[in-house]
Amino acid sequence: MGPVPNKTDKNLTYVSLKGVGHKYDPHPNSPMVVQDIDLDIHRHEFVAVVGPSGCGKSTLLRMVAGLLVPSHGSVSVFNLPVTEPRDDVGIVFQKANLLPWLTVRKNVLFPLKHKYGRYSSADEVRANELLEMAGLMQFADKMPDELSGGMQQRVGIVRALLLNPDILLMDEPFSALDALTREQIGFDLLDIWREHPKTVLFITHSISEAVLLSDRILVMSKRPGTVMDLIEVDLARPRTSKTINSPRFAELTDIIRGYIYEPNVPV
Ligand SMILES: Nc1ncnc2c1ncn2[C@@H]1O[C@H](COP(=O)(O)OP(=O)(O)OP(=O)(O)O)[C@@H](O)[C@H]1O
Repeated sequence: MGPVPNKTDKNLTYVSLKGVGHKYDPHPNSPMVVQDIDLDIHRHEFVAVVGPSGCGKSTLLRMVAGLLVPSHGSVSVFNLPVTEPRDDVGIVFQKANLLPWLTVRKNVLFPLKHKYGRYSSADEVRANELLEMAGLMQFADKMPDELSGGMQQRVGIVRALLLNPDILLMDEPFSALDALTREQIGFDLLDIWREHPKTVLFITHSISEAVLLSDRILVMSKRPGTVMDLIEVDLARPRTSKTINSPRFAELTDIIRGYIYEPNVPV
């Protein structure tokens, strides 16, 4: 078993947002979507973002990804301003968007082929290792439509991991899945993360998913999304189904629910 990556190195800031704000409409009177966001994410840290629908979670992620330029403040990755998507930052979206005419293995290898025109036998070995770890090896030669939604989403995660990004941005990656599959794939993600430590920014609608997975949780207010709190998740790792039944898990989810559903009541 690899290193346990909850020992984040607070001296190494991989992602930094300073006074970040954004509005899509540049008109001076148009409302801000997100505002005054300050956040440092450290090496191998798993940070989740929760908040009401429309508060700007995806907007935040897109700015870190280099897909959107903030109208205020600065976003940097490895101390460099983000100006465009970077190879060392992987993204997993809500839908895996697999290519239906390629097998699972070829889908996973596709970004390498697309980028470099080819992939090596070492890449194939690594693809197989990751597929094995994600419980997908027996489906490697199947076509995507032969897989369940949960499996397809796992393929999307493996595809992102094959590029070996230092930072993984995940935008509601499990939201299309049923509750049981979602919980299982969350545990699978934690296993993969333990074996291949990454710095993760994870957007979710699910408070319990955020608590189960992350080291810290950024709780956003309703639009314009600001930081309501940054909560330290002091639950031991590895997290298991016992974690979900622990009193502290319930306390943390209650604190966050309080922020989101009764934002004016002090918790
Ligand atoms: N490309 C765009 N152009 C204009 N407005 C946009 C654009 N993308 C998002 N918005 C608006 O910005 C606000 C924040 O959207 P965003 O998707 O970031 O929120 P979210 O918190 O991720 O929402 P949800 O939880 O529902 O997925 C919303 O009001 C949305 O309508």
